[in-house]
Amino acid sequence: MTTRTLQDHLDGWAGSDPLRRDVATTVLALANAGRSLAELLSAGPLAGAMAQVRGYHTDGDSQKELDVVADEMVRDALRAAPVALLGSEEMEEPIELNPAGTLAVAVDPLDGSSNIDTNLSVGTIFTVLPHIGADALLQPGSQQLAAGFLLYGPQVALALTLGMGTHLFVLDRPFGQFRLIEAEAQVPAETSEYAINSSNARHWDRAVRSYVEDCLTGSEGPRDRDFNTRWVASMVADAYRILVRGGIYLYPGDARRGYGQGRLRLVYEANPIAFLMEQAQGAATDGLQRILDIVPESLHQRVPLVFGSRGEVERVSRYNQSASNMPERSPLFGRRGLLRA
Ligand SMILES: O=P(O)(O)OC[C@H]1O[C@](O)(COP(=O)(O)O)[C@@H](O)[C@@H]1O
Ligand SMILES: [Mg+2]
Ligand SMILES: [Mg+2]
Repeated sequence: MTTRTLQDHLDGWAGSDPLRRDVATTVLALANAGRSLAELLSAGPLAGAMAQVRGYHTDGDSQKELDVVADEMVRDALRAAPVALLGSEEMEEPIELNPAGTLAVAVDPLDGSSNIDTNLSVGTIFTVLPHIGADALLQPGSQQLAAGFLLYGPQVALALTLGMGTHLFVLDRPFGQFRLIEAEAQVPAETSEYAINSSNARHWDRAVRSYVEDCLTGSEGPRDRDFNTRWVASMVADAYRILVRGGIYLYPGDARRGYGQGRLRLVYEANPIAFLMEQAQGAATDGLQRILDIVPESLHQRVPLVFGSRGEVERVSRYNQSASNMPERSPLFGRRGLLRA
């Protein structure tokens, strides 16, 4: 199959508009970094001990060798792009790159770090914002000019939005080019597949517990149909599956120390995913509020995240709004439900 290349797609979208041309150059630079990173990942342990812990972020998250290598690759690729400010999960503070640049970029250079040495999919997430000054990365997600992620799986894929739909590309390795495989990704409004790390069930609040309990009781519960669980522990892989066939992903806040706002970062994880989902007719909230409306207070701020099929995301919001929106629990599962606090 020979279809449109990413370069052609971006050129067609940008035309002679200067800001769009800058966005196109930047997205291409990120795609090139992803191509190199995919090459490195495909060598696995032959490329070195990539899962080795190198250090820790200030909030205690570990930083692995590949996190650092991916961060350097993205930074190097963006040096020639019109990017004035770059923020990264792997850098405490944003750095200035190109003083004449019109754009600000934030990245999660490697999403799914716990999967590095397991030969499962990992990825790179990015957001592109207008450079409006030193606080450019603290604009709400609704201001994003472009966002997306690269997924390093059996296929090297790119999910991209430029604010006019969500497009999926796959790397045509022999040609070194990303090619369009889906011009208008559509997340079905309804789904019977959910993704959450259930090992945290005892720490969840009532709304999340009720939502998952309703899925678990399946055709014998208030949902009247059976649900299926999927959890890759690489958000990009869960997000790609949801873009392809629907589903819901939840990483809520929970009662563990340091997890009150969940695990995901607003600026370079939740915002790009939310933009992609909305542009594919899906939805993304913090359990209640639209992610893209939240004004970030800091680059590494965490946010509870629920995204995917609109009907399910809205159901979670209804449960969070009021307990009266939750269906009656079946006595079969006891007063406190199947998942006990
Ligand atoms: O290990 P947990 O708590 O299930 O968390 C898994 C989640 O954390 C993440 O790995 C966070 O991203 P990083 O790997 O960039 O830190 C998500 O990709 C994934 O969905
Ligand atoms: Mg991540
Ligand atoms: Mg990361």
